[in-house]
Parts: sequence; C-alpha cells; structure tokens
Amino acid sequence: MAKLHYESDADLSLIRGERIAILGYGSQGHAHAQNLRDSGADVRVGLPEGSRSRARAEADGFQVMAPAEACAWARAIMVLTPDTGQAKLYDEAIAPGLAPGKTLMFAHGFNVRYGLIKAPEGVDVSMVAPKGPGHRVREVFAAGGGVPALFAVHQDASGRARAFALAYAKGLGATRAGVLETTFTEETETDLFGEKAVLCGGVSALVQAGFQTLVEAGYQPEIAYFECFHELKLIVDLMYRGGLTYMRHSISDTAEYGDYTGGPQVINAASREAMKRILREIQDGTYAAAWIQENREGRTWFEAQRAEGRASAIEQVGRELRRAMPFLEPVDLLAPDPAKV
Ligand SMILES: NC(=O)C1=CN([C@@H]2O[C@H](COP(=O)(O)OP(=O)(O)OC[C@H]3O[C@@H](n4cnc5c(N)ncnc54)[C@H](OP(=O)(O)O)[C@@H]3O)[C@@H](O)[C@H]2O)C=CC1
Ligand SMILES: CC[C@](O)(C(C)=O)C(=O)O
Ligand SMILES: [Mg+2]
Ligand SMILES: [Mg+2]
Repeated sequence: MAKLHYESDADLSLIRGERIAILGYGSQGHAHAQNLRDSGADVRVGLPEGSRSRARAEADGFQVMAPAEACAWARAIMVLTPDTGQAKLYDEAIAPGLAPGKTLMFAHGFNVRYGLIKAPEGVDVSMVAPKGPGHRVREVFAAGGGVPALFAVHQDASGRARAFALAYAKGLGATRAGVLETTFTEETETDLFGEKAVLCGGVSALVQAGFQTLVEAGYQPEIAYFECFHELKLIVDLMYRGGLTYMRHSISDTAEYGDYTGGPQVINAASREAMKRILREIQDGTYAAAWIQENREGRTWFEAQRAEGRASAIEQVGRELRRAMPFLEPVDLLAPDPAKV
C-alpha cells in the first residue's frame, strides 16, 4: 500500500509567518488563501487590475496586489489561475519575481507536465493538488476536516522542497484526510482522466442520458430529475462513508440486482475502450494540445457547450425543484444576478 502522510508527518512551523502569494482567487484560490491564513501563513493575493475576483478577496480581508508585485514580495508562489493562461502569466509576472531560494507551486501539473513552464535552476518547484473542488476544500476545512491531496516535487534546489510542500498541505487541511506523494506526470494524467471520463464528463453524461431516456419515454421530468440526478448524491454519500458495500447494504436487494445487471450493460466493452482512448490521448499530449488550441481560438466551442448545458431541460427542472429545498443551500448560477460564489 502507498505511504500516506497525516498530521504528524508535516511541520506547520515551515509555513507559519511565511510570505505566500496566492495567484488567483477562484475555486482553489479562495480556499488556499483562507485555509493557509487560518494556519498561520502571511498570505497575499495576486490578481490583475480589473479582475472580477478582487472585490471578493478584499472583502475576505486579503491584501490584493498585482501578480508581479505579489510574486516579488513572496517567498512561495502558488499558481491558482486557469491552466491555459498560466504560461503567459509565468512569462509576464512570475518569472521576473523568481530568485534562488523561492518556491513555485501548482495545484495541478498541467503546465509542467506538458513543458509550457520551465522554472530556472535555484528555484524549488512543487505541487499540492487537492483531490476535490475548491469550494469543498474551504468548507470541509472550516468544519474541522480536510480534503485529501497529492504532493510532488519537480525541482528541489533548497533541499527542503518536500518538507515545505507537506507543510503547505497541512496548512490546507489535507493531512487531516491523507496526502500521497506523486510526480507531476502521474498527477496530471490521472487528474485529467478522472475529470474527463468519470467525475465530470462521465457522471454528467450518465445523469443526462438517464434523465433524457425517461423524459423521452413520456415520464414526468420532475420524477426523472429526482430519480437520475437528486438521488445520486444520496447514493454517493453512502459510498463516500462506507464504500460500495455500505451503499449496497442500504439499497434494496432489487436495486442491488439492478446494479449488477444494469452496470455492465451501460459501462460495457465500448465504454471501457473509450476510457482507454481518453487515457492514451492524455498521455500522448493530444488532449492538452486540443484544449490549448481551443483557448487560442477564443473558446467558441467551449462557450457553446456551456450555454447549451445551462439551457438544458435537466438544469431548468432541477433549478425549480432545488428552490423548494432551502436546506440544500441551493446555489443558482442561472439567476439574472447570481450571488457571488
Ligand atoms: N477548481 C478546482 O477545484 C481545482 C482546480 N485545480 C487547479 O487549480 C488551478 C486554478 O483553477 P480554479 O481554481 O478552478 O480556477 P478558477 O477559474 O476558479 O479561478 C481562477 C482565478 O484566477 C484569476 N485569474 C485569471 N487570470 C489571472 C491572471 N493572469 N493573474 C492572476 N489571476 C488571474 C481569476 O480572476 P477573475 O475573477 O478575474 O477571472 C480567478 O480568481 C488550476 O491549475 C486547476 O487545474 C486543482 C484541483 C481542483
Ligand atoms: C474533478 C475536477 C478537478 O480535477 C477537481 C475539482 O479535482 C478540477 O480540475 O476542477
Ligand atoms: Mg482533480
Ligand atoms: Mg483537474
């Protein structure tokens, strides 16, 4: 079994009072900034003039600086901006602020794995990659828990890159859950695979196909939503706490029979072959190149998918049903003026 690192394996004193610049204040940025500040680090946030995130970071009590200024000030720099813009940000704002003894950090290995960012010798390069969405990284930490993370050292000029990455992971709350050592390559390839084939692409396509199958067959959309979407969390919560065994313990034996017979019909040889193809295209760089190209061309296709998803029947039905369940603390990004999240 792989070695997992917990609280006693990391030394929080390495980040206490340490000058850490968090570049970006989005999903991961707000969580890293707030968790590390709560853990004793001296955190400042780097955002461009005119960034939509500035008001929020300032409202949360952070000193916000231009990215280049933040990089010059910090001893450790964590890059939490969108992956496809990081190389430009590195050239323009990060590289000028790097000097021997500084640490450059990432939460995802994309730019290092695909050779888009190459830090100079003398600089430590490491990664702490939470295995969960940023909003949950903050919420779980604030509730006293943590989200697991991977860490990796790409360049260790100081001889203390590994200890610092582990301390950072502890400041983030990840050692409360378990932290695993990896490489930039392993993190990048498994993360891209997981989000594309299973967690985001796979699950979204599965629930939409189930919903559409029922609605097209004449069933009420609200029933299709509860059955194929809402209940998914209730089922996954059981898996999260006690594995497939606990989920199968809680469901009826009729449902369990459906699990064993239906699963292989939906996830069949063709689906497994598609997963292998997805993994090959991640490994050989085809997928990353396509995503970079999509951004260079203005993200037209990507934005069209986003708009189509927002307008879809499952999103419209779900939005209405969630409104009647305030205990879910529904987040309505389809509202004309959505609350900042
Ligand atoms: N989302 C997640 O949960 C996870 C993300 N990661 C990784 O974390 C990194 C950040 O992703 P994520 O949190 O999703 O990003 P988001 O899109 O949620 O947030 C990006 C933030 O960066 C800001 N920003 C954009 N351009 C610049 C720039 N040039 N300089 C400084 N700030 C900038 C944005 O500001 P503005 O508001 O102005 O756009 C925003 O605050 C990526 O490497 C991603 O792969 C890793 C694990 C999980
Ligand atoms: C699953 C998507 C993710 O990899 C994550 C939250 O871990 C991401 O890039 O957002
Ligand atoms: Mg991930
Ligand atoms: Mg990811």
